[in-house]
Amino acid sequence: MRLRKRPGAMEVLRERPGIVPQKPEQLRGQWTEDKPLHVELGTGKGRFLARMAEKYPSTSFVGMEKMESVLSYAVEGMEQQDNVRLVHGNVSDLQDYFASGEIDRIYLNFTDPWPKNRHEKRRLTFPTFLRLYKEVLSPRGDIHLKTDNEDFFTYSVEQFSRNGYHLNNLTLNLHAHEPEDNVRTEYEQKFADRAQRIFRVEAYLPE
Ligand SMILES: C[S@@+](CC[C@H](N)C(=O)[O-])C[C@H]1O[C@@H](n2cnc3c(N)ncnc32)[C@H](O)[C@@H]1O
Repeated sequence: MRLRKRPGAMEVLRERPGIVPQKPEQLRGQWTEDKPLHVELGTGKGRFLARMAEKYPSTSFVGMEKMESVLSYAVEGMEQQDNVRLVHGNVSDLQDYFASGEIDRIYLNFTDPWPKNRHEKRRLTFPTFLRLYKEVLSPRGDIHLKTDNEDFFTYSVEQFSRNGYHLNNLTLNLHAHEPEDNVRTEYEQKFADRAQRIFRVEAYLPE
């Protein structure tokens, strides 16, 4: 997401500690007492997370985003709800914020495809990330991935398979028969408006 640095973004984050905890590392292992924990990595402006939190009040949602300017827009578009929070952080530091087995579901929605081979390590389905996810996912946890980028999709499916994940509900055109419970992200809506295909898959670790 290309976005100019937004003056005052950090202040926007600081003004809403109920949504953006000031010391998220201190919540490691304690994000929720009894609700399932679902985390969106690279949450962007937070449309998906806000709608999911509203739709599923019995699930606790956390969105992680590395760019404070982007996150400040997410904060502004979010109502104070006790089941949604945002973390200003990098996915590579995931274990600083989440304990082993703490996350029940990871959402990877339209994460940057990094098409150049020399940038492969930055893709959020590169093996080092898939190993990180194994650490923080609960035994029945899974990853739901959506993208508009066919090459990134093929790459991700391959990496999931090579790294011990099993696949479920793979579709090459999500919007052809869009499930009623599909919640569109900001990017997904943009691509849908241009009639672009959306790819989706679920990945989980066998018990
Ligand atoms: C293309 S946008 C998609 C946003 C949103 N998920 C959607 O579907 O509308 C990807 C977002 O992921 C964030 N991102 C990319 N790599 C990240 C990382 N390593 N850690 C945290 N956020 C990251 C970017 O800053 C950007 O806001």
